[in-house]
Amino acid sequence: MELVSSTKCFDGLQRQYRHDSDVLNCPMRFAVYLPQEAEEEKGHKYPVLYWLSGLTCTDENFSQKAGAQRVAAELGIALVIPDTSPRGEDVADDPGYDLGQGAGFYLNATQEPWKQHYRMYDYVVRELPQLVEQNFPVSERRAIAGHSMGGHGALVIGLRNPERYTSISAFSPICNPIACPWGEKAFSAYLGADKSSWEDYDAATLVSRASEQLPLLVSQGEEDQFLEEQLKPHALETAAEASGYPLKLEHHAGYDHSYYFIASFIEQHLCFHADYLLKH
Ligand SMILES: N[C@@H](CCC(=O)N[C@@H](CSC=O)C(=O)NCC(=O)O)C(=O)O
Repeated sequence: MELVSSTKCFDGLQRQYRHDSDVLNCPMRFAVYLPQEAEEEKGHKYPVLYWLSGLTCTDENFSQKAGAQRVAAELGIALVIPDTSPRGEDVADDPGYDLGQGAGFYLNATQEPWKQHYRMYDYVVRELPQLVEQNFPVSERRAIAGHSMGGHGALVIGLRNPERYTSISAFSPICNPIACPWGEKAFSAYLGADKSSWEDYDAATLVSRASEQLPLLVSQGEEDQFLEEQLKPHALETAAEASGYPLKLEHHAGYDHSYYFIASFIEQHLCFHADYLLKH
């Protein structure tokens, strides 16, 4: 693992690292924010919020725009922010912003030419936490959150792995990717034509199947330009109501799909996760 950058922020450290991912079969960059006490109190271990970003993002969008570090420092929570796909000249890509590099959809691809590298589900669930927990002063208490494509990733990964996370939250998530243009394009390419395999990555489907119910918060802006065509929060709400899953879905008047919305409510999301992450 190689340190790429290190910047003091609210008395803690915002850092970027590069490492060779065995799962993704390419070098990857990720960001970590560690509160100040990591330097001062030897032996202290922080719980971690994993943040999954959306289409076209790297680790830098959330790190630079969300304003999460102040609250993370106050609460004593570390942040880990992976990239949104494998990358590199040898990694398959597509000219569209919604497929290929920058658009990994947090799944394990089964189709050519994607399956050699596009395994973001395994990377986020297993490889990255193992690396982080071996190399940083963090505990195995994890929460997961994300935005848009990353909100889809957070919902899917949290719902499928309730034993690994304390809580799940999402801003403007793609709730029903098997029934929206972004999801249909990506899942056809990465998973193939057999739509039965798509359901394992569909939050609305997974909510109805969940055997264990983690605390789940979703925030959605009412002026989001992708709301009806791509995000479909009502599909998640309907599935949660039908199966008795305790979803807290909040609609916010006037907010769009941007990081201005995330910056406005990230404190609420961090405090929501802190309630569970810091419980022992
Ligand atoms: N056509 C747009 C789409 C890109 C976009 O809006 N990306 C969002 C996430 S959308 C769902 O996953 C984003 O987070 N962008 C980064 C940012 O810093 O705002 C385009 O290519 O511009």
